[in-house]
Amino acid sequence: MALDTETGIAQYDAPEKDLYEIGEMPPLGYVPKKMYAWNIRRERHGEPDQSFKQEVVDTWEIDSHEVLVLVMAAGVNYNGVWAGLGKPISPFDVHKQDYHIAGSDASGIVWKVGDKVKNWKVGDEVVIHCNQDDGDDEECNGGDPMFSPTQRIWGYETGDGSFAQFTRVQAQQLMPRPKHLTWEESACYTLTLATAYRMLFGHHPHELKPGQNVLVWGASGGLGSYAIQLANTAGANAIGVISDESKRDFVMAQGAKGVINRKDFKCWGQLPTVNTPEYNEWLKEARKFGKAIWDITGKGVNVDMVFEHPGEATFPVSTLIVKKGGIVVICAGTSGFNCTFDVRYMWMHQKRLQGSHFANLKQAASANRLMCERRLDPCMSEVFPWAEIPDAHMKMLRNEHKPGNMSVLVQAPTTGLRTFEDALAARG
Ligand SMILES: C/C=C/C(=O)SCCNC(=O)CCNC(=O)[C@H](O)C(C)(C)COP(=O)(O)OP(=O)(O)OC[C@H]1O[C@@H](n2cnc3c(N)ncnc32)[C@H](O)[C@@H]1OP(=O)(O)O
Ligand SMILES: NC(=O)C1=CN([C@@H]2O[C@H](COP(=O)(O)OP(=O)(O)OC[C@H]3O[C@@H](n4cnc5c(N)ncnc54)[C@H](OP(=O)(O)O)[C@@H]3O)[C@@H](O)[C@H]2O)C=CC1
Repeated sequence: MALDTETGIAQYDAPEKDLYEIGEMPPLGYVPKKMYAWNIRRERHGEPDQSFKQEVVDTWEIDSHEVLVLVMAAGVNYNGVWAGLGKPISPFDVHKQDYHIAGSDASGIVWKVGDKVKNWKVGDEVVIHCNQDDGDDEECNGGDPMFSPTQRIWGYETGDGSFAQFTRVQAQQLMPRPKHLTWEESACYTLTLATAYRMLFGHHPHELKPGQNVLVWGASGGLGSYAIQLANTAGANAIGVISDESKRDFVMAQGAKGVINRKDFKCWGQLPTVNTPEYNEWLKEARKFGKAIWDITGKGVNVDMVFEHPGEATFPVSTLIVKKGGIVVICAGTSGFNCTFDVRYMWMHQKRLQGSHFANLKQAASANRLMCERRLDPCMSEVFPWAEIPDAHMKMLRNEHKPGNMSVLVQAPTTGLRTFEDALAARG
């Protein structure tokens, strides 16, 4: 075998078959005709325990710039919940495939490469970022690929995600896997970490700077747990928000300067009409929340940035309490999309509102390097077996999941394994 095709993986015995059981390993680089997948179908749209069903489907063919990856573990994200619900949009209206395989995070092994793929070879251990584009427009060539008309999220706006034995990705989606982490730890972080990275550092001139203060909603959640850690890498102060005291220690342990429990306040939901008694009541309560921030930052010190994703429930407060000239960066509307705010504070205090969506490769790769250099904790909360993929999503939908990011095992036969050889040995 030529040196440049050397996989570094010792030969092992495995039969060539058309379908393998979950955790059963085909010969390296051998692609079975069929694979197991958790499929969403249009007629099943609803909560994850209804919309996700295990089926056997054809294994993907790949194009010249694509890569087939054997999925060792997959990450659980909110977009799996949205895809299952079919809300606010159905993924079938985007990709037109008959079934949708969700899953926008994975760790795995390169199993087959298209003939134009130069940077990856069979046997490479990788993590996958979820941004795809066609690569040939002006935003992809001198602009920002996140503004490309062809920009799409793998496993949400494409139907070939990671809740299957094999997934099909563009070669540019692959990044080196942190070797110190297990398969499941490596699978849990890329989507939320890269999104948080762009939100905090991707919107010039409002990159979070040393000494600045940022308010982080959902600080124990997927996005929030990395936002707190990333703020620390920049020398900034993060103030985390939680809804349950059981999460306080976790958020402080990620490096927050302070933590506020949103259940202690009553200013959530859409803004009441300005200058009504209800508005005055809301303002009093919102200022009480603002003072709770001052208790952490110092009297009169408002935050430079708000890290927003709950949306409708928190947006009026976010836009009120951010400082003059500060920025609210928002990437979601988990609690609702009808965000309201008192525009007087926006213009008089010259605040900015910035939408943010996932990350380009440079941002995802920078975030991944921090993980590879052990400067971030993956904060994996729980690992589920393959059979419990719908249950993990149900927990997320109900906001009953533990702090951090969840993972599921796919081809990794058990937890705690750090290499392909470990996985082969664990087959027994
Ligand atoms: C990494 C992880 C990320 C996440 O988890 S994010 C959370 C999960 N994701 C979501 O929730 C996705 C949310 N996405 C959406 O809800 C929708 O995705 C949008 C609301 C963002 C956009 O939807 P719509 O309006 O249907 O798409 P249009 O492409 O903007 O427009 C469709 C039609 O409107 C026409 N149009 C667009 N701009 C104009 C204009 N300025 N004047 C007149 N017409 C316009 C187009 O041409 C087209 O029409 P024609 O369908 O007939 O071709
Ligand atoms: N555009 C993009 O690129 C991306 C968008 N997203 C979106 O961001 C959202 C959050 O994702 P993720 O962090 O992974 O999810 P998680 O569920 O892990 O964390 C979200 C946190 O938000 C808090 N929260 C929930 N409801 C409310 C509410 N009504 N008011 C205030 N806080 C609330 C909860 O914390 P607590 O109850 O303790 O306050 C929860 O832990 C999802 O909608 C997801 O689709 C995610 C990644 C990328």
